[in-house]
Amino acid sequence: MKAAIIGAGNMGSAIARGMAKGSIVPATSITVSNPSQGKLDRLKAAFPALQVTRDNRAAAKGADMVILAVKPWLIEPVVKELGIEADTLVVSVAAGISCGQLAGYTGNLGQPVFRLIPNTAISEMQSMTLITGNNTTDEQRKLMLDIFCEMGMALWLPEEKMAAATAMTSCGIAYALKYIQAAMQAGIELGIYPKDGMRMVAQSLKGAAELILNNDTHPSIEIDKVCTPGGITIKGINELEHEGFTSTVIKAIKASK
Ligand SMILES: NC(=O)C1=CN([C@@H]2O[C@H](COP(=O)(O)OP(=O)(O)OC[C@H]3O[C@@H](n4cnc5c(N)ncnc54)[C@H](O)[C@@H]3O)[C@@H](O)[C@H]2O)C=CC1
Ligand SMILES: O=C(O)[C@@H]1CCC=N1
Repeated sequence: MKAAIIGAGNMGSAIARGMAKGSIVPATSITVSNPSQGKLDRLKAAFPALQVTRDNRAAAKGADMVILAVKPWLIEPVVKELGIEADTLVVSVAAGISCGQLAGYTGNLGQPVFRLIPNTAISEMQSMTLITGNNTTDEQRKLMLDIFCEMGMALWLPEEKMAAATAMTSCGIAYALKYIQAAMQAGIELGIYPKDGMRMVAQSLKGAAELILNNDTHPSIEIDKVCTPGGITIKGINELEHEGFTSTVIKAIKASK
């Protein structure tokens, strides 16, 4: 299995890093392409077995899977430039570009196309990756799920759910990071050094996620366990509600859709 990643920005580099750490596509069989050399050099320094090039067509030549990780408005010109063969798996991570648009850009009737939305934690093998596709076989879908499950969790979704789920997961990781940043600011005011606070809050968030994922429990049950009646946590929880925390998160996710 040979893979090409076109675009070595935030997402393309994160996928390259995650994939190179994985076992399904060997790092020597992954070629990353980008117009400028600096990002490629940084990738190559971290993962010497990766192949890098500034030539998109050279990257895609002979690849079984071409992952398009350029800005949404560059997907069409890049696909057209590549002249992708009819049996190559075309995988776009561009938010808002539909499977129908992708298939149209390739010009090949019946081209297998996947639309994929990871989040930046894919570099750490901890992505929540959403996958949908058109003209794909069971075998191809299994391959995609195997590759991306190795880099975290991957879920097949009907295409009409992609935008909402993207807001919750791929944009959502930024909201979680924003919480870490905000809690750090509070900690600084209370005398906790930023670096210490960052690790404390990040581990607390990781713990919250593990509680949910490992036990299939519900946040309200876990919150209830923390809130001692008359204790200190409920004071903070109620303050969050007075200030519109729940409503703000709902509005943010709807705004990102
Ligand atoms: N950043 C994120 O968290 C996520 C991004 N995405 C999608 O990933 C795509 C890329 O986004 P980012 O990585 O954030 O952007 P970015 O700007 O960091 O990366 C894009 C890369 O493409 C390169 N590029 C520009 N023209 C090119 C061309 N003609 N051929 C090859 N490479 C070219 C740029 O030099 C840059 O390195 C977008 O379509 C976005 O919707 C999807 C999920 C999450
Ligand atoms: O903000 C964006 O448009 C990209 C797509 C999903 C996450 N980041």
